[in-house]
Amino acid sequence: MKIGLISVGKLSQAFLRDGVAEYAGRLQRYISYNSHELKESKGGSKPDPKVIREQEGERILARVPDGAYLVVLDERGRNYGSEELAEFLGRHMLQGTGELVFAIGGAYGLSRAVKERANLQLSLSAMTLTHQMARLLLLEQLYRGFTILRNEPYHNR
Ligand SMILES: C[S@@+](CC[C@H](N)C(=O)[O-])C[C@H]1O[C@@H](n2cnc3c(N)ncnc32)[C@H](O)[C@@H]1O
Repeated sequence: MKIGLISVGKLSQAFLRDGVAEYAGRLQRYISYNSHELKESKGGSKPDPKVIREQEGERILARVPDGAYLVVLDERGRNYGSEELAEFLGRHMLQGTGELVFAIGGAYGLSRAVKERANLQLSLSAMTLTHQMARLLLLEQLYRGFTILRNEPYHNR
């Protein structure tokens, strides 16, 4: 199985860039992982959130391979505990999912079309995070998930 991450917007803050690089590196010890950063739409002097979501959504969907299992990150999505996320990852590996793709939206969130394509909407918290923070938290939880599956001490059960 491969894991992909599609995110809208740059990782502009150095402390988050360092954290994302750290956890992406850790994750790659367990699984093939790739990340695509997409340009955010600006929308001019009077940005229309719906138009921006739709433009960004088209770019996200163009990046999702056919047949991939798509998990979109959304504060209103399903809450998983870390062990549940580990089970989810384990299940997909066992059942032979080829590509598990995660998508993180931009400042105005994800379009309806992206949510409709999604196989799962996943929440990291009921609170709204910046897309950059969501990226770091997701990668840490994916890494944690693999350490749980391997019974390694990181999770300290
Ligand atoms: C600044 S947030 C967008 C907030 C937007 N107002 C909305 O309603 O979705 C940018 C992206 O970060 C991700 N995100 C932010 N908070 C999250 C959370 N608590 N759980 C999961 N994803 C989150 C989502 O993918 C979201 O599209």
